[in-house]
Amino acid sequence: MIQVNHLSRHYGDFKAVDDVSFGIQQGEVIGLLGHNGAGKTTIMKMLTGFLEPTAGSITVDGLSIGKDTQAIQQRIGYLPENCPVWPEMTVLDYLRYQADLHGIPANAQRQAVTSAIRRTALQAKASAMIATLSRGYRQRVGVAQAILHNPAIIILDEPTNGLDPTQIHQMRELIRELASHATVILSTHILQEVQAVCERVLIMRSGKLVVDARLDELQQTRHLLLTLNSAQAATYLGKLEGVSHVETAPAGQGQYQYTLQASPELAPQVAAAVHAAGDQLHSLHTQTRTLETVFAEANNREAA
Ligand SMILES: Nc1ncnc2c1ncn2[C@@H]1O[C@H](COP(=O)(O)OP(=O)(O)OP(=O)(O)O)[C@@H](O)[C@H]1O
Repeated sequence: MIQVNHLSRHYGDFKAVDDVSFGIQQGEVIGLLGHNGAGKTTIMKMLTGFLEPTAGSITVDGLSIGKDTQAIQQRIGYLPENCPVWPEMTVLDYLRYQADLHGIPANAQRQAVTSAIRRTALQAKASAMIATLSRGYRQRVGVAQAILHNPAIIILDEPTNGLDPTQIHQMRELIRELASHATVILSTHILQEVQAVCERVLIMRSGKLVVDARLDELQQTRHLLLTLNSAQAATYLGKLEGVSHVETAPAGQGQYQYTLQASPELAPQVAAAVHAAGDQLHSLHTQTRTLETVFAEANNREAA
């Protein structure tokens, strides 16, 4: 449905997004996760056609951003970061105005606004000035604006930013409801957010996509973690039967940590291989990955 190929965005010499590629299937709920400044908003602005890529391509249902931006924007609902809604308007007036901007025909606007208000549970606030609403309600107005034209893709930039715990809970419920009808991409720097509502996570770090994984697969993936005195052990560890992936990171004091994607039953063979290579094994244990460990590893690896 969405295909992003070698996407980059530079500001002068600075690479805010650096050669990022991924595909998204219809109906998926994707969490774009990363620390502040990782490049999430920049990606979302490019996906929605509000920012031109420096390089690379984005296609949605075979249409290309750049050539077919308007047609793509009709398929996308977008809640920008910081939810820019107009405080001096009532919720109803604002949504009617947005319906106009979305190009919804006059005879369909009433139904579109009513439906968006119902789905975001804004009925009690429909006549209220936006300036008088709590942050949670304002965010919902932003979401209502994004779904007015019944888009197949909904892109939400930090939808729970600044909300209190009750409002966060309500927003997550709303996102789940949206996800039952549409493909949803949301950005966040909060791990729990992704765990609560997403099926798949894309982790960004310094403009690069460093992890692209389904959450259920992440939980099932087993790893062997070992610490050695050699930086070169990946060459022989990667050749062991049953080891599908090896990552190396400095562990301090002349030691290196290796993360092997392998079954825990392989531990004796791994230990034997280290011994045969003449390296010193300082620790060896199994680890089940969680989003938390994957996020920490992704950030540590890049920092290293
Ligand atoms: N117009 C701009 N000019 C120069 N640098 C920019 C511009 N917009 C963004 N950047 C930089 O690009 C990097 C990525 O920014 P972006 O807003 O995409 O990150 P983010 O992951 O969404 O962060 P946050 O969670 O803080 O919103 C940051 O270092 C930011 O300072």
